[in-house]
Amino acid sequence: MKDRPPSSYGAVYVPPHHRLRSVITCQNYTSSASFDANPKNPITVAGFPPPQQQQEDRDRFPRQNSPYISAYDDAITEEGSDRDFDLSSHPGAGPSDNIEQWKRKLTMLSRDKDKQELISREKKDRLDFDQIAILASRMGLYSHLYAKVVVVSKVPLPNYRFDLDDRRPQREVTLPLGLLRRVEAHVSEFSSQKSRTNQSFSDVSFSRSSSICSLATDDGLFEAPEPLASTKVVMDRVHWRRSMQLRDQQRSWQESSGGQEMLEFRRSLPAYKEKDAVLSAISQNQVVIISGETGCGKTTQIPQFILESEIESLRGAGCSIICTQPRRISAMSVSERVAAERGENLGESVSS
Ligand SMILES: Nc1ncnc2c1ncn2[C@@H]1O[C@H](COP(=O)(O)OP(=O)(O)OP(=O)(O)O)[C@@H](O)[C@H]1O
Repeated sequence: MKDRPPSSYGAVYVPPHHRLRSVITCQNYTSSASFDANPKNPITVAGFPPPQQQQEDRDRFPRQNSPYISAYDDAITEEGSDRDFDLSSHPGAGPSDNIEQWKRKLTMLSRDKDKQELISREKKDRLDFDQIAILASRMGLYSHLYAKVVVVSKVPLPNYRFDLDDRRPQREVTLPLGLLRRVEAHVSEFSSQKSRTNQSFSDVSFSRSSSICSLATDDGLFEAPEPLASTKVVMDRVHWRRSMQLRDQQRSWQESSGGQEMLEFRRSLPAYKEKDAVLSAISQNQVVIISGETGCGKTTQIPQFILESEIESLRGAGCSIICTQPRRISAMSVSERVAAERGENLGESVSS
C-alpha cells in the first residue's frame, strides 16, 4: 500500500481538484472588469484568506490588484487568458519579464499559508512551461501543465485535473434504469437489514419466543395488534439461518484442500498483509481511501475481507457489497474470480 500523499486537509487524502472545489466559495470577489484592468496579473490563485484579511486586502489592493481570485471563475480566466493577458502584447514585456513575474507570484504563493496553488491560463506560460517548472522546483513547489493551463502547487499534482479540462469528458457513470432500480433495491434491503441487526440478538430471541408463544396459544393474545412484529420475527429467523448457513459454507471451504490452496495464494498478495489494518480502518471510518500497486489485491481481496469478516460474525445475510469496474467485461471477470476464490459458482454469494 502506498503512503498517503502529504495534505493539509486532515487525515484523509483528498485530491487537489476536490479540495479546490470545496474551498472556492467567493464567486464575486473579483469581476472580469477588475481583471481587464490588470493585464499583468493573469494568474489565478486558489484558496481564500480569512474574511477579515480579505477585507484588509481589498482595502490594501485596488480591485484590479486583488491577489485572491477564484480559479473557478472561468469566465474571468478564459476571457482574459490569451487575448487580454498575453504579456507579449504589452510593450516592454518579454520572456524574462514573464519569468520575473512568475518568480514574484511563486514567492507570494510560498509565503502565503492560506493559498495552495496558482493557476494560469495564459498561452505564453504554456510555451515557457519548462522554465516555470524549473523555477517552481527550485522553490520546492510542484508544477503541471494541463492542456492549456499551468498549475503550480504546494502539494503534488495529479496527472489529470477534471476542473481544468475544457473538453471535460462525461466522467459520471450513468446507470441504465433497470440496473439503477436493482441497486436501489439492494441499498434499501441493506438499510432495513441493518436497522434490524442493530437490535441485539438477545432482544431478538426474546421477542421471537414471546411472539411465537402468542401466536401458538389460543387465549385471545393472537389478536394482539402486532402483525408486523410477527413478520419481523419470521424475517429475523430467516436472516439468522442464512447467516449461519453462510458461515458454515465459508468455514467448510476454508478447511478444504482447495480452500487452503486458494488461501495460500491470497496470503501472498500485498493486500492480505494489510487485512487487519484495512478492516480496522473500515470499522472506524465512514470513508476509507485505499491505494496500492496494480495487482496487489484491492479489487478482489478487500471486498472479500469485509464479507468474510461479516460472515464470521454471523452478519453475512445483512452484508451487501457493490464493486464497480469501468468496463462490463472486467466486472464479470472480477466477479468470476472472487466467486472462484470463495469456492463458489457465480450467482451464489457473488454475482455480476
Ligand atoms: N481472473 C483472474 N485469474 C487469476 N488470477 C487473478 C484473476 N484476477 C486477479 N487475479 C490475481 O489476483 C491478484 C489481485 O488482483 P486484483 O484485481 O484484486 O488487484 P488490484 O490491486 O485491484 O489491481 P488493479 O489496480 O489493476 O485493479 C492479481 O495480482 C492476480 O494475481
